[in-house]
Amino acid sequence: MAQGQFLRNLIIETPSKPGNLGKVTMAIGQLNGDIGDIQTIKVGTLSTIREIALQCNDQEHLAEIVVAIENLKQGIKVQAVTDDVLQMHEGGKIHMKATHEIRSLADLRRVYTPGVASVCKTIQEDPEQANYFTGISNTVAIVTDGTAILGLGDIGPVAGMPVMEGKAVLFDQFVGISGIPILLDTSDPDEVVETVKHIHQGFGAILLEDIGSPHCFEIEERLKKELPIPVMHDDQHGTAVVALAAALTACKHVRVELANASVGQIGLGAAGLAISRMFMAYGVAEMKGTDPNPHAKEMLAEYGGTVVETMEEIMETCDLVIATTGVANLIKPEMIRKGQIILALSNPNAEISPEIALEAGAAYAADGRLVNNVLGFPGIFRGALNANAKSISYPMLIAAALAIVDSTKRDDLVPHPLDPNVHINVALAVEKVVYEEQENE
Ligand SMILES: NC(=O)c1ccc[n+]([C@@H]2O[C@H](COP(=O)([O-])OP(=O)(O)OC[C@H]3O[C@@H](n4cnc5c(N)ncnc54)[C@H](O)[C@@H]3O)[C@@H](O)[C@H]2O)c1
Ligand SMILES: O=C(O)C[C@H](O)C(=O)O
Ligand SMILES: [Mg+2]
Repeated sequence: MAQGQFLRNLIIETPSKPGNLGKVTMAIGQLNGDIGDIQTIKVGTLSTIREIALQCNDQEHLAEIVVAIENLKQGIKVQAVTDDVLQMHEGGKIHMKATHEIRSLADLRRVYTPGVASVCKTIQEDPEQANYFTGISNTVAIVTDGTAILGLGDIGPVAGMPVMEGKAVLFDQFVGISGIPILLDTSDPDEVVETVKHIHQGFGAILLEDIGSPHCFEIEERLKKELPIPVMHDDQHGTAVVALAAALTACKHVRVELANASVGQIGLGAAGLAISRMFMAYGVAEMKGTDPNPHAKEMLAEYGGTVVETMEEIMETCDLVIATTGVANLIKPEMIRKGQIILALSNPNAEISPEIALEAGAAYAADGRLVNNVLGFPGIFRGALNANAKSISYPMLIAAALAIVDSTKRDDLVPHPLDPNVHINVALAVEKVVYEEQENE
């Protein structure tokens, strides 16, 4: 487990006297525990109970912190350790809700039968009307086969469901799109394509998520060709958009033109190959890449990239290094050169933590929690659906990346994901490109 990735809440009881909370936070800090929110649950005359959100390294680190707090004695006690993350998943994270409440029999007859029949007939006569009288054009299928869930690997679609539900939450909260997870029990490209084709009519667009490489490439390409609605593999293009935005901003800070920078990609799977392709499309003169898998290297060469045999060579020769391998702590501090930009994007644990990379001399460093496709995919789909796009094109993706750059506050690398402006700006930029493309058709 990488540093600071283990989240728990401590329920702490202290005598109701000033200074006790300070003693507890000091004990946590001395052991490098990272404190998040502190909530007071109960203030009594004798004792006060608080809930302290804690990030630590692992179970062992947690146990050390608990012992240190208990050793403060003087009535200070750890009453319980709770798992906030698990609690947040109880019963799932999404729920289909009605847009109209039925309060009377008259409402029932409008919402459902017999009233609904006239709407069915309207759509039968003119299928375009489904855009107005159903939620189809605001609903996106989040399709996974569970073969590359974050960096956890092929853990299956059901184990991956919390990620899919998470993507649906982001769609809903950031851009008002209904996301419906679709879990496939096949990875065979023919079967996946056939299944998605058979269900596509219920959706305005298709988001492919955490489908591993290389089968993700064929699946996406075929679905894009065969479906009349936007299809995007998030781990490829959502990630490439955000990586490009972060790289452009980092280069601006160090006064280097991205096109002239030497850029290296470690890991040429779904994310890595798409990042390499997007950087080359943006104008990066030489895009180096490495991967133990010969087929991945062949693909980079086919796209015009330079294959490098070892990651050490990338670390030695590149100003900007991006890693998407799924391997925690792959980049060692001694490999970092002074002034390098390091984007270690694997989730849930990065190839090197930003703190360690910066300490080792990097000019800028970020991990996959910060440089995350959450900054791209919601706005890309909102823009595409608003403009009734039939597909997602490269100019739409580049416009999304530039909108992220424009939404970034001074000194930051990327915008905060909870800043609603970023999603609105991405949507508007994408929409504009679609309208231009439609005019030129
Ligand atoms: N930050 C984000 O927004 C974001 C988005 C997508 C993916 N990711 C992360 O990127 C990682 C990869 O995702 P993916 O969908 O591309 O998976 P993938 O399985 O398609 O690709 C991983 C690639 O890394 C290669 N690899 C493994 N060990 C390596 C090593 N030691 N050196 C070089 N290459 C190595 C594999 O051979 C494979 O080609 C995951 O951890 C995922 O969480 C992050
Ligand atoms: O889900 C995320 O946090 C980003 C990305 O899609 C990933 O697979 O890591
Ligand atoms: Mg993903």
